[in-house]
Amino acid sequence: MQESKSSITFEVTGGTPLKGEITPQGAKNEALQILCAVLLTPETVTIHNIPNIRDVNKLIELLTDLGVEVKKISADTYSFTAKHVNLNFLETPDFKQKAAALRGSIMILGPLLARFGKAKMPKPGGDKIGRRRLDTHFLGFQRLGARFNYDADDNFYEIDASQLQGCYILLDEASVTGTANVVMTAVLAKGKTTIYNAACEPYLQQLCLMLNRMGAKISGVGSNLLHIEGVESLGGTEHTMLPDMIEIGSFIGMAAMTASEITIKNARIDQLGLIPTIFQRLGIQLEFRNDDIYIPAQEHYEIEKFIDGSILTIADAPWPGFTPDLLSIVLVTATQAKGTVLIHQKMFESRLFFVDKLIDMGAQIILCDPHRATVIGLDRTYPLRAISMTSPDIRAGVSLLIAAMSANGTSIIRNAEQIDRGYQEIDTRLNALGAKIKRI
Ligand SMILES: CC(=O)N[C@H]1[C@@H](OP(=O)(O)OP(=O)(O)OC[C@H]2O[C@@H](n3ccc(=O)[nH]c3=O)[C@H](O)[C@@H]2O)O[C@H](CO)[C@@H](O)[C@@H]1O
Ligand SMILES: C=C(OP(=O)(O)O)C(=O)O
Repeated sequence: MQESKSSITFEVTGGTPLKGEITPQGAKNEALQILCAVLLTPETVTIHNIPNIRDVNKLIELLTDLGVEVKKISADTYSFTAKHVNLNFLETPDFKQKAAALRGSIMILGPLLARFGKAKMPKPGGDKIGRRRLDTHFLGFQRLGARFNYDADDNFYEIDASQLQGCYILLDEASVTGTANVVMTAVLAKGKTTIYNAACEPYLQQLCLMLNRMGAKISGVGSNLLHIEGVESLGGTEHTMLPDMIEIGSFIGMAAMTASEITIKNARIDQLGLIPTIFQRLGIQLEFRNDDIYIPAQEHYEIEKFIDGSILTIADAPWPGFTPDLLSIVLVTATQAKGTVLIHQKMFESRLFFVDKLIDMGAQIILCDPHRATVIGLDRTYPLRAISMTSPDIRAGVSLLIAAMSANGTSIIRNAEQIDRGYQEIDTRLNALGAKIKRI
């Protein structure tokens, strides 16, 4: 398992291009949903391509504490049998501390409610990137017949239901983890549930496909309108995680910024949505070779304009729009492009503040307001300067790592455990391509 030291620092010596092949890890956000779904059945679920990252390891530990029998079959394959689930663990201080340590733990609620009629959770953790409300989750549970109680003093959410009844639910917003929670509850509710305004990221498509293999009856997978016919019980299955699309996007941006020649292996290009297109709009050349993405070493890349000649805007939106988790990476990549781009982070209000570090490094960025930043690319007229900085969140962390790898000199990135939350052994894997990252 990835080391869990409380304060990890990366010392990054920049200026050397990378060369070679890299295989993306299994998808973090898919893994968090899929792992919670094992609680829906007493039978064994075997999962392949599980990323060895902090958030996933923490969730596996939480499942073990809940009484799930966890067997490690190989480096990235585990089996999970939730035959004897110990709900008393939910009452312990240990649960409160562990469940609050990551965002993904919120998705144990739906399966526990569906199978055992009750569940509770402290306010979950995850990135501090602005308000992260949970209304969609609880409004959905309530529509299905659950009672909801929030203890504001203790920051504890509780739900219970004697009977879950399928119904029509128009979700408050297309929340990723919210949709996963409501789907995992509705599969075992009585009768039919229709969920409109459902999120439909590949993470959710994978979850629904796995639930169907377990015996659930979900149709409309991949759209924002899901029809679910409740079943009595679910059985075991096998599942393989998709490659992590956010890691793939991060590698594309990294290759461009460091003028590196990289091949990203087995990228499941068919599942990447707009991700390749957005990087191409920054002027980055991509070649699709079967299922690999080849990125040639590019000294210059030029940001496109809109057809009417106006400045390109890149904004996030629920799937199939562009994922908010790659906007920080697009932003840092644009700092060495030729041209100008407006980055508009619509979903989160505190995710762009890390640009002050890029500005310290010499990047030309105007933070217009908490949601928008204009980047005026340097076109490599001069490299970024190495500095000492602290990573505020997982994606800003990787963006700072990319900036440091392109900079002249040696940078320090403190709080690099943020990066370890979502990127498997990133130092070892990038050093194998020629990067100079020391974990200290
Ligand atoms: C563990 C996990 O899977 N985390 C992902 C999940 O978080 P998570 O499921 O927590 O995020 P949500 O989809 O609930 O919402 C994220 C933010 O976007 C806002 N919002 C959401 C939907 C919408 O239509 N309009 C809107 O403005 C919400 O109010 C919230 O502030 O989805 C986010 C949005 O893709 C990603 O950044 C996170 O990496
Ligand atoms: C915001 C993210 O993660 P989380 O929801 O787990 O905090 C992310 O993966 O970019």
